[in-house]
Amino acid sequence: MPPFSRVTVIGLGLIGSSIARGVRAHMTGVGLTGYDADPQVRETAKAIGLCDDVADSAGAAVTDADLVILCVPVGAIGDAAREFAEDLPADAVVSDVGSCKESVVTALREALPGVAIVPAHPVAGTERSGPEAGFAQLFHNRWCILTPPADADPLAVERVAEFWKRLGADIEMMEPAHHDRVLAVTSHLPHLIAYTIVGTASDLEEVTSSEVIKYSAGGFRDFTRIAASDPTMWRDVFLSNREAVLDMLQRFSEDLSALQRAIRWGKGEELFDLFTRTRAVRRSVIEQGQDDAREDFGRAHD
Ligand SMILES: NC(=O)C1=CN([C@@H]2O[C@H](COP(=O)(O)OP(=O)(O)OC[C@H]3O[C@@H](n4cnc5c(N)ncnc54)[C@H](O)[C@@H]3O)[C@@H](O)[C@H]2O)C=CC1
Ligand SMILES: O=C(O)C(=O)Cc1ccc(O)cc1
Repeated sequence: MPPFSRVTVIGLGLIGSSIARGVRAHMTGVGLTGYDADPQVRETAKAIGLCDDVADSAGAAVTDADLVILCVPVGAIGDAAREFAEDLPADAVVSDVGSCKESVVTALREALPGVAIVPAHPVAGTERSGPEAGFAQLFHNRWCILTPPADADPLAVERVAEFWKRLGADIEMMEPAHHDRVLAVTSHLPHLIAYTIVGTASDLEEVTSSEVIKYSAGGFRDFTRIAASDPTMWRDVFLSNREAVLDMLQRFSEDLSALQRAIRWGKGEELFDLFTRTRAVRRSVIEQGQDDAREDFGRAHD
């Protein structure tokens, strides 16, 4: 039996619509209601039959839910939760999918006092946005990190874990602050670097934009994919995970300066040693063997 029988998804973009599709594909019989603040998104969701019902308000969307998942940008989570707080059934569990967790846990606890909250972060996504960008396999063989508060109801945590397992994910538990430091270096900093390098290339006056497109060899092309990620979502991530990102950025800047010095003074051995070490990291990532549905989907849609 699925762990929840009436699921409400608030925010029907890439992640919300992927969850909705995943529920349809993997949890037969589970009732699915959706809501999005953008009327255009609601219309699209209705047109493509994403949910059994698309409500016209957040309150109406949650009235009979036993699981509510917030799939909105992290900066909007508190307001989105307040919108339905009064209409939430007493026994409902509330979760989210935000890319950083400390600020989200605080916002949810403030907005929903006394509610069973089990924050989650599926570490799976693409650079695309909106209800048509989602797909049911997005979470297959990808991590979903749960960051429940110390006083969380163990049964609620177990049910949310089971929900994500049924969507195909592997579960990991973390403290919110640890999650934010790990993701700052593995996800947030890489996005910041991609935004910077693509911005720098397009600002270079002696390189025309047509040359940037024409000579986008492998590496730069990969950066342009990441730098195409949603501006609202990523603005919120950097503002919400400010301390950890600034800390990692400081480390990164120091390492970059060391590389700069090695290049300036012709220290080939230093460069070679670093590149050898990083090549081994790539091998470990591949050997870890998580199928990358995002890459498969991305290639099919490029
Ligand atoms: N895009 C990605 O690859 C991943 C994103 N996440 C997290 O998932 C969340 C959603 O991201 P995406 O689905 O990519 O974004 P998206 O831009 O595709 O969808 C977000 C949706 O939320 C709606 N929304 C905004 N404020 C709202 C509010 N107050 N009430 C109701 N709806 C509201 C927007 O209209 C939009 O349709 C973010 O918190 C993000 O950090 C997590 C893992 C991967
Ligand atoms: O598209 C990519 O390369 C991603 O890294 C997707 C992604 C974005 C944000 C997350 O919190 C998790 C995954």
